[in-house]
Amino acid sequence: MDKSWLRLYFILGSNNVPEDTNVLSVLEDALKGGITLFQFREKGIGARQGLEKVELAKQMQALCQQYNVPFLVNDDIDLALEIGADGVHVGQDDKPIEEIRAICPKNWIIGVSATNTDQAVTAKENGADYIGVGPIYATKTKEDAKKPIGTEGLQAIREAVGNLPIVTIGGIRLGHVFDLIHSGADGVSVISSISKAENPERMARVFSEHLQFSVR
Ligand SMILES: Cc1ncc(COP(=O)(O)OP(=O)(O)O)c(N)n1
Ligand SMILES: Cc1ncsc1CCOP(=O)(O)O
Ligand SMILES: [Mg+2]
Repeated sequence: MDKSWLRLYFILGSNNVPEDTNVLSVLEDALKGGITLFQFREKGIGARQGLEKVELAKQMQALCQQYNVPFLVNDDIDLALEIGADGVHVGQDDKPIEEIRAICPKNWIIGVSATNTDQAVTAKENGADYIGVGPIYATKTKEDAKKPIGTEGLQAIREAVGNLPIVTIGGIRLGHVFDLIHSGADGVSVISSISKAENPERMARVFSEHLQFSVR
């Protein structure tokens, strides 16, 4: 995969936006602001299910296609196959990568979560296109998030996996970007920093600018 897609990776579901805010307009704002990859993550309290989930996924996919941004699905391989997504992101408790490769299109992007060096090395050996490393910092967005690993944890994982593409996740704010890139990240993935920003488009644009000035 093209590593530069990981630079500003936005993740969103319908329960990640403030009340009375349209989730599709938040995604469109983020696309206008310059996000480079998108993950549809519809889970947790109040998440849409069944046909409503499929419908939302299709609407988000159409927006991403309009802006030429690859569209990945979190966890739900069947949904990703059904709508022709560009790939999936799976965690340690989700479907194993070998089983996904056996049934998915050849060019699918498959990302795997890693919280420690063992998980990261195993994901690399199993053919992950990238790893999502974190949580780096504390987050309120994911209830069952593991303990934050900090930039030290990230550095150890970078050393263990060589040049495997790494995107960081968990509690990431603008002020963290420089440290993360200099600790080995190829990019940052964020939910609330953009989805709950007063102006998601401007926030995405400023993240993008910070990333440009943080080249390793
Ligand atoms: C880019 C990225 N990295 C990590 C995760 C977390 O995946 P997982 O551990 O499976 O947890 P859920 O997101 O499924 O709750 C991610 N989604 N994206
Ligand atoms: C999905 C996920 N996986 C590890 S932390 C996290 C939540 C990230 O959300 P935020 O960017 O709002 O901290
Ligand atoms: Mg998962």
